[in-house]
Amino acid sequence: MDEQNVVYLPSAGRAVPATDTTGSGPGNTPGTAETALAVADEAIDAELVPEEENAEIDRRLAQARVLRLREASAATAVVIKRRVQEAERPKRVAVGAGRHTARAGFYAARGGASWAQRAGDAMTHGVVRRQIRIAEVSGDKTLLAEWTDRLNTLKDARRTRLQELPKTVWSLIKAGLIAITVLAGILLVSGVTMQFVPGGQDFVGFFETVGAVLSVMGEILNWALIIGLWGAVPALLMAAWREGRRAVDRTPGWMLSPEQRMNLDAEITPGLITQALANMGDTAINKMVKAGERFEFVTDPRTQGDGTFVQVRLPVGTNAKKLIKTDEKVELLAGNLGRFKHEVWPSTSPEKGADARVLDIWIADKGALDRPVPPSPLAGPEFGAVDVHRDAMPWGLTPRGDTIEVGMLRRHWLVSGVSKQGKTASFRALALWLGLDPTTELRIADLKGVGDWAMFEGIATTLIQGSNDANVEATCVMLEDAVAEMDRRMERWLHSGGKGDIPREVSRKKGSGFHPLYVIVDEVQVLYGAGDGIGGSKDDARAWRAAKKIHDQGRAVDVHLLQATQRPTDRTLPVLVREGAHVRASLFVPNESTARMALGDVADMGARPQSLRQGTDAGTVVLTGADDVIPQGASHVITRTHYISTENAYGIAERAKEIRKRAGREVEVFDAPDQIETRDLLNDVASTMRDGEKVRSSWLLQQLKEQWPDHYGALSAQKFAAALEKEKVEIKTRSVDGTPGQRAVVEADVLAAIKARNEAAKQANDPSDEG
Ligand SMILES: Nc1ncnc2c1ncn2[C@@H]1O[C@H](COP(=O)(O)OP(=O)(O)OP(=O)(O)O)[C@@H](O)[C@H]1O
Repeated sequence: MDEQNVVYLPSAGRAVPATDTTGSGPGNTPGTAETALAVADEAIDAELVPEEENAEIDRRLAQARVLRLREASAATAVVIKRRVQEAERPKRVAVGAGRHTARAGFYAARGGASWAQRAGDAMTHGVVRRQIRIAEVSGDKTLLAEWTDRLNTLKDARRTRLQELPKTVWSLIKAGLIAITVLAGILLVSGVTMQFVPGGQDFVGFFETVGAVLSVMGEILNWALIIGLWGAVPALLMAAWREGRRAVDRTPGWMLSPEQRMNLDAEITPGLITQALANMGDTAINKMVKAGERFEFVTDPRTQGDGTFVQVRLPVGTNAKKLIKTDEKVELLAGNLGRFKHEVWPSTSPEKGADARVLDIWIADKGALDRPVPPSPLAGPEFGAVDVHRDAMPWGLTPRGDTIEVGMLRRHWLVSGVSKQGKTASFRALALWLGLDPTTELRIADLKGVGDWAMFEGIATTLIQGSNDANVEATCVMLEDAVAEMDRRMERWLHSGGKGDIPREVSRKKGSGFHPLYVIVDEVQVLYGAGDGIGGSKDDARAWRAAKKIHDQGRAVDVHLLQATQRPTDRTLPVLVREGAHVRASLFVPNESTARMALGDVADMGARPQSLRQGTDAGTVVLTGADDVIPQGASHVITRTHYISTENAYGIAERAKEIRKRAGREVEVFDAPDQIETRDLLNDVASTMRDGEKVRSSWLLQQLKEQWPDHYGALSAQKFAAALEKEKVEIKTRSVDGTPGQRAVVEADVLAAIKARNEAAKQANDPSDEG
C-alpha cells in the first residue's frame, strides 16, 4: 500500500486508502484526499494492516451496521471501534460459554473413558499385559518372562477368588439371616418382657412403638436416597470432570481461550512430557507409542525451585544419552515442551541405581530464568573474614534455586566465555572471596588492564594490569616464580618430614611459608597467544610449561592457578593447560566445539554452555569438576552467579584490606606496582648510563621518565631511591660534573647489582649447585 494514500485510524489500528471516494472501496470511507491527509496528521498511534485483515474489519463493521463514516477523523474511529466491540460482545460471551461447556463436556467424557479403561484394566490385568507387550516389542526376554509370570500369578489368584465366590455369597446370606433371626428374637423377648414389667407396654403397644421407630428410620433412608440420587448425577459428573482433567493429554485448541492456549504448556504434566518425547523422532519410542504403551515415570513431574523436575524411563532400544546427544535434539525437546532451549535441561540420571534409560529433565517455569539473581552475600557489609580451609565461596544459585557454595582449596580453575558475558565479574568474585581470608596470598595478572582488577592493589602481592609485551613477560615470570615457590615448598615440606596435605594450622600460621597461594590470570589467552618463546604449545614454550608444573604439583603445597579466557582454543590455550584445571566453568560460548574445549568431555553429557543466551544469560556458567556442589553422578551444574559490580568490588576489597590489617597481614605495595614490576629497573638504569659514568639521581630519574613515561612517569624521587635500594644500588654523595656533594648513582654499582642478581637467579634455578 502506498504510504501517501492512506489514512491512519489510530484506534482501529489500520490504514484506509485515502483516494477512495466512492464509498465502495476498502473501508467504505467516503471522503477526499485532503480530509484524509488531515486525519493522517492527527493520527499518532496506528499500524498498517494487510489487505485481508482490512477486508475482515470491513466485514465486521458491515455486520455491526456501523457503515457510515462521513468524516474520517480519529475521534470517529474510536467511536466505531467501541461500537464494534459492543456489537460483538454478545458473540464473544456466547463463544466463551460455548468453549467452556465444550471443555467441561470433553473432560467429563474423557473422565468416563478413563474410568472405563481403568475398570477394563482391572478386569483384564491390562497394566501387566501392556508391560508384556512393551517387553515383546523391545525384545527384552527377561522382562517378558518376569511380567508373564506376574500375569499368571494374578490370573491364578482371580480364578481362586471366583471359585470361592458362591461360598462367600452363601456365607454372607447366612450371616444376614442369622442377624435378622437374632434381632427378631431380641424384639420378641423384649415384647414379652414388657408385659411383665409394672407400668410397661403391652405386647401390641410395644410393637407399635418399634414400628413407629422403623417408620422414621425408613423416612430418613428414603430422603437420603432421594438426595443421594439427585446429588449423584452432579457428583458423578464432577468426579468424571476431575478424572478427565487428570487423564487428558491435551485439550483441543479450539476449546481453549486465546490466553489458555498461550499458557497451554505452562504446566508440565505427564501428558505434555509424553507428547514431547513421542515427537523426538526416536525409533524405539515411536515403536512403543505405536504399540499403545506409555512411558514409565520414575518420578512424576514435581516442582523443584523455579521449575519442574521429572524422571522418565525410556523404552528398551534407546537411552537418555542418545536421546539428548546433540544440541538440535535438546532444542527439539524444548520446543516440544513449549520452552526455549535454555529453559530445558535434560541429562542422564545421576542417581544411584538409575540405568542409562532413565532421563532426568528439569524444565524452568516460563520466564523464571529471566528473574534477577539476588545480590552476592559478599557485598553485604556483615560478610567478614573467611577461611579457605573451612568455608566455601557463595558463587551463585542453580536455576532450581539451590545455592552453589564452592570450595576453593587445592583446585585449579579455568573459566571460559566470550566477551561481555560476565567472565571477569564472575571470576573476580572468586578472587574477592579469597581476598577476605587474611592468610591467602594473591598474585594477579589482568591481561586486559582496564581497571577491572585495580581494587586488588594493597591486597595482591603482584598486580599486573595491561596487555603489552612487558606485562605478558611479567605474567610469565609470575607463573615461573610460582613454580619456584612450589618447588621450595615441596623441598621444605619433605625435609621437615611432612606427609600429605599441608595441615590447616601450618598453612594459616603467620610466616610458615605454606600459606595458600593463588596465582590468578584474567584474559589468559593473551599469555598463551604471545610470541618470544612465552606462548604457544611448543616443547620449550615458557608459559604452558610453568602452568603445567603448577597443575601437576601445586595442589600438594597449596599453590593454585586460576585462569580465565575468552578463547579456550588450541592456539590460545594449550590442550595440556585446559585439561589440567580441576574445576572448569563456562559462560556462553558460540558452539559445541568451543564448549568441548572449555569443559572437556562433559560437553557430551548434557553440559551445554552454547545453549545459554548471549547477553541475557550474562553471569550464568556451566560448572564442572567441583564435586562438592555437583550432584553425585552428574557431570555439571548450572550456576547463575551473583553479580558483583566493580563498584561493589571496591567495597569488598576495602573490607579485605581491613581484615588483613587486623590480622597483621598487610601487603606492602608500590603506588604503581604494575609500572615498577613490569620493567626491569636495573637494566633500564644501566642502559641510560654511559661507561664508567656517575650521574645525578634526579637527572637519571628524569631520563627514565622521558624514555618510559608509562612506567616511570609517576615515580617520585623517594620511591626511586627506595626501588634502587631494593635492588642493592646505593645512592652516594659524589662530585658530579665538577659540582661536589651531589646525590649520585654510579654505573659500576648498577652493573655489580645486575651481576649479583643474575648469579643468584642462576643458582636458584640450578639444583646441582645446591648443598
Ligand atoms: N552475574 C551477572 N549477572 C548479571 N549480569 C552480569 C553478571 N556478570 C556480568 N554481567 C553483565 O555483563 C557485563 C559484562 O561483564 P564482564 O565485564 O564481567 O564481562 P566479560 O565477559 O569479562 O567481558 P570481557 O571479556 O569483554 O571483559 C557487565 O557489565 C554486566 O552488565
